[in-house]
Amino acid sequence: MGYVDEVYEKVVAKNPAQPEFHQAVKEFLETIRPVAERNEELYRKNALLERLCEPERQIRFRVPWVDDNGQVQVNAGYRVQFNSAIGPYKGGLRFHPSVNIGIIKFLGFEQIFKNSLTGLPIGGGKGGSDFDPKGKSDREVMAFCQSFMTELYRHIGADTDVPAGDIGVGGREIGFLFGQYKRIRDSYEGVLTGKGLSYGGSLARTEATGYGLLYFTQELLKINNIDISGKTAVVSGAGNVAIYAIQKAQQLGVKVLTCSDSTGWVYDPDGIDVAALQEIKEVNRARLTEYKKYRPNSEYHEGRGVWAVKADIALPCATQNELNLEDAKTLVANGTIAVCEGANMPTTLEATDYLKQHGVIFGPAKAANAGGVATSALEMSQNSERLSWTFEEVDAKLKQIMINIVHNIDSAAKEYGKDGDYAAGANIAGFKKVEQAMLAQGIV
Ligand SMILES: NC(=O)C1=CN([C@@H]2O[C@H](COP(=O)(O)OP(=O)(O)OC[C@H]3O[C@@H](n4cnc5c(N)ncnc54)[C@H](O)[C@@H]3O)[C@@H](O)[C@H]2O)C=CC1
Ligand SMILES: O=C(O)CCC(=O)C(=O)O
Repeated sequence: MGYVDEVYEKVVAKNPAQPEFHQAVKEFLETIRPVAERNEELYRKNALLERLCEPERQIRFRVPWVDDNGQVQVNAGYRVQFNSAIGPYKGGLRFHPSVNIGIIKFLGFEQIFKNSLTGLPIGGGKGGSDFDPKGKSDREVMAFCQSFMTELYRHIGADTDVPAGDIGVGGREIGFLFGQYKRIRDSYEGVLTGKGLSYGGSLARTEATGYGLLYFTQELLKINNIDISGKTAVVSGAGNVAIYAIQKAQQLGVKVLTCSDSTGWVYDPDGIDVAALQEIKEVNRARLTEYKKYRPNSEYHEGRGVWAVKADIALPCATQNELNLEDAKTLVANGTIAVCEGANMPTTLEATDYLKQHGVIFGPAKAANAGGVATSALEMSQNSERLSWTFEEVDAKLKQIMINIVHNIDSAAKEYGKDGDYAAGANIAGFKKVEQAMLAQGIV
């Protein structure tokens, strides 16, 4: 058994019942195997991979709050500070009933390499709660956020750990969290990103993950001699990432046929109407069943099904493991040329292997959705220098970062004899910088 396999076995044994974390570690270790083999003696002596797979700190805390009926509710809060070798911990907060420590660890682990790929000085972390903002009043969401921050504040700071949004955490939640941090700490600092524009947020952060995904996809297709313009796409999700991915896709001449939420999905033969989607999801916080009112020609279906719609490009933008082997077979049978991940780990390991084996260009989440966190780092820079850049300035920097990522992961894959394997390229390129920083900083 090689070093990589030994490390994976230890991770599984030490972290039982955390399948998503195991999956993320396995995917990473498998693809960096050639690097680990080349440096085995050094890595073994320094327990480099073992240290990398063990979070620097894991925090779990109680979040009590009072609902609108006067009933006390209790949720679990988490922050996993995974790796600070190249910068302060950075990564979102997820509020969703499915959240548990294994999910936060998978997200925090992937964040290390994603953040490294941006080329900016940010380490990896992630947090969240099993709280479900859906169906809660604004007052209930505020009560929860204030209680969450009343514990979290002692662990974070502008130079220590800078959380942001993720599933279930958008502008409203970030506002409540920021207000409570400022009140407790009596400090006005860039402790969170994704803030509103009136209190230190960056222009283009809202759009950044979706726009970045499309800049990435455009460049990835370009290096494969394919023009994105004129293509069709299927998108899953109807949240922050999906909405702005669809908007940018349309600006680039791509017709997007679908979107979905946790109960159903929409097929719009004329292309998804972004303004309608924004009103339904961002303004009214309603279900996609509403979409037909805006677009009578569209279809709404219960359950899942976007991957069965024939299109050139597939962009999973909802959640982990939403694209499985059966879906991958359908995509291949439909002649899909590229799958680029807007969500984190949306494609199962089996589906990823199948897509790669069948020649589908695969853009892994760590690289493809790094535009969100990259723009968060740009928000941190603006907060530090107490300036705000224009939308055009931020958007241009975002675009350049995504283009650089494509070329870096392509070169890293080639260097290790894995030409065209962008998942390997992303893991290797992201890992190399973190590895160097960890070795330079001694045994910590
Ligand atoms: N917001 C950001 O800047 C970034 C988000 N991501 C990832 O993108 C994905 C989507 O996040 P956001 O758009 O920010 O969240 P969001 O809360 O704005 O939207 C999530 C969307 O996914 C759908 N969804 C959630 N769970 C689902 C399930 N079990 N089945 C089907 N649909 C489901 C929701 O209905 C919603 O439409 C997540 O994987 C997140 O980790 C990745 C990078 C940055
Ligand atoms: O903007 C950030 O700090 C976090 C974004 C995020 O959670 C992610 O990249 O998955």
